[in-house]
Amino acid sequence: MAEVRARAPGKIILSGEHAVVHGSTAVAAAIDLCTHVSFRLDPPLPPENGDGSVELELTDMGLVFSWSSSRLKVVLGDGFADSSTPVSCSPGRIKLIAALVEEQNIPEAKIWLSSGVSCFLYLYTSIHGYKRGKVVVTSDLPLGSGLGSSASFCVSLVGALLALSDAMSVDTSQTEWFKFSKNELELVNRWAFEGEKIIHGKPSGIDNTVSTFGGMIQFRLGELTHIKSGAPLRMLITNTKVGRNTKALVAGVSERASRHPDAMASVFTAVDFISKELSAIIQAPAQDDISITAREEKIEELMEMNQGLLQCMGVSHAAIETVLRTTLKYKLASKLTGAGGGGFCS
Ligand SMILES: Nc1ncnc2c1ncn2[C@@H]1O[C@H](COP(=O)(O)OP(=O)(O)O)[C@@H](O)[C@H]1O
Ligand SMILES: C[C@@](O)(CCOP(=O)(O)O)CC(=O)O
Ligand SMILES: [Mg+2]
Repeated sequence: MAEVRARAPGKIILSGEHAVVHGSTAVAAAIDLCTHVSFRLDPPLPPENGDGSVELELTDMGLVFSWSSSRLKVVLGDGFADSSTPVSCSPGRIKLIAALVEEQNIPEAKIWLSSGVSCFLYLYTSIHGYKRGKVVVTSDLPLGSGLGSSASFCVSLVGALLALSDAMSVDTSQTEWFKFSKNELELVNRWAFEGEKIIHGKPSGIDNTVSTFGGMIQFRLGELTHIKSGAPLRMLITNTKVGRNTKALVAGVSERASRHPDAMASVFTAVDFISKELSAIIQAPAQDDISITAREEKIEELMEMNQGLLQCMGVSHAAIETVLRTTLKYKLASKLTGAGGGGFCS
């Protein structure tokens, strides 16, 4: 028996959500709230005892899911990916996985968890086949609120699964946190992106990338640039507590872009300029109090402009507008963060 624990952070997007799906630059930073995964891989049972099961426990939700290895094998068949080569889940496989998830009778009030459970089954069976084992998940992050719980779920899950796979050699006897090498992180990121695809439909990859590598990043079309703030940057984040679903919001923006291609292309280009300018300002060294104030004013103005364009994309919400009006009374400009439609503002 071998056991590991992994954790990965959520994020805020300072500029460029949605537009980043359409090729614009975006800026994001990891936050101090994580998803935590523990994974125990059990040795094979003697043949007379059957072949065991794959279990997923979502502790915060009080839910446990279990599939016998033989059932998984009957439904999903023998073809496996190689854990060192991430592959996308085919439409056929996603249907079979969805049927396996449906058998678990997720309570109607928590049906939004189905995509996360499907994502789990895909990643687990792609990396470990039908070997028996148990995964336990807890999260500091509110789910479905724009702080990237889906990506941090994928990254921490993949980190734990890969740590006990042939693709990596992690010494499981050590009790200290183990840091993956750059190549290993890249592999984690690529698998996590495949997981995000199951949850989001068409992710840009920014959330899994910032969750994998941490810190602050500038991101465009899969290209990552690490950035460092020239002065401390403090953000207030507010939860509207209005639930929403990233997949539907991302699809809504794409539909608007296909109805108004030229207008929306201009909106995405404007966001690209805003993100690049924001990134440059964030990185510029601040010399004194006056330049710090000027810098903060520019950052606020750019975030306010980005919010206007997010409204144009159709992803704001009455609750978000209320937060913006309220923070403005205290001279704080803000914008939605993540997919919008509710969720958090920063
Ligand atoms: N800890 C978790 N356990 C199971 N599923 C999760 C977990 N965290 C996220 N998910 C999945 O991700 C979905 C939320 O992702 P999303 O709509 O992208 O919002 P966000 O990423 O901003 O939290 C949930 O509905 C669920 O399917
Ligand atoms: C809207 C988007 O830009 C960010 C979504 O973030 P979240 O899932 O709402 O935390 C989508 C993406 O980039 O994949
Ligand atoms: Mg998400």
